[in-house]
Amino acid sequence: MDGGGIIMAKGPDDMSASSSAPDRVLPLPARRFSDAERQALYDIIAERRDVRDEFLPDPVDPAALRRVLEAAHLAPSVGFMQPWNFILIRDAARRAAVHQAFLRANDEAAALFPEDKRDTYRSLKLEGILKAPLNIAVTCDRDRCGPVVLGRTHNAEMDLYSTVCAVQNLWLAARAEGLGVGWVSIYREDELRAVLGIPDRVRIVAYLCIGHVDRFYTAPELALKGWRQRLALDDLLMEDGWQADKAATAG
Ligand SMILES: Cc1cc2c(cc1C)N(C[C@H](O)[C@H](O)[C@H](O)COP(=O)(O)O)c1[nH]c(=O)[nH]c(=O)c1N2
Repeated sequence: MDGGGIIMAKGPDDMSASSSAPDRVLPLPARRFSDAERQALYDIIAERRDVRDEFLPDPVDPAALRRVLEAAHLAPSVGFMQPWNFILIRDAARRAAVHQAFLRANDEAAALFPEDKRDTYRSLKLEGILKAPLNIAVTCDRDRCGPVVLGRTHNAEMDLYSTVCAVQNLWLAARAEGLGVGWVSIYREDELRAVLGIPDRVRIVAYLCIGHVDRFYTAPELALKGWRQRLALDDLLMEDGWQADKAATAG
């Protein structure tokens, strides 16, 4: 990538690009997106789904995977820390070990739901670890920039939130490529860390199953299967401060 639209000017009359340290850095005029381009973005956001069971066995197209990972890597991050790594897991034995960790945690999770919800919980497919041809662990290296990071001093979790931004970019780009992504969070992190050889300072932010699909649900599977419905946006909007009455109705 080049300077990303940055004009590096040596002085008020010199607008030529320069590789030396700039005196001033100016943004370029904002690019306008057409109605169709804008709509495509909103469609991708609306039609992104968490995919668990629709994965086709075909290997993920390497060029599409690269574009998706590039999109993830363009995410914002606190202090431009870019704390993420993307661990691509194709090996069947490694995925089988992750799946075992899922099964153990899923039993623990199921036991915590009240009896009337437990059967429904058990009926839900909550991962595609073995069915998807590729799994990706997205990690956050908390030490990447040393102990003091611009923007993280008073809010220590900002590097984790930054990594989530990368996950969302990945998820949306994958949808644009016709790739399904499912996020699995039912595991004990230490078990996964051991399976993947991840050091203690590095957090596993997301474990993703990814693969080509030829169908997507039109709404969240959890909604279609009666687990929980989407809240009304208007019930979540607050003006100028916390509104306790609104919080009470959101459920
Ligand atoms: C942080 C996090 C963690 C998980 C999820 C999501 C996120 C953001 N989701 C997917 C989740 O159920 C899904 O996003 C919602 O139900 C909404 O559906 P769509 O993503 O819109 O299809 C998810 N799904 C699942 O089947 N097993 C899981 O362990 C998880 N874990």
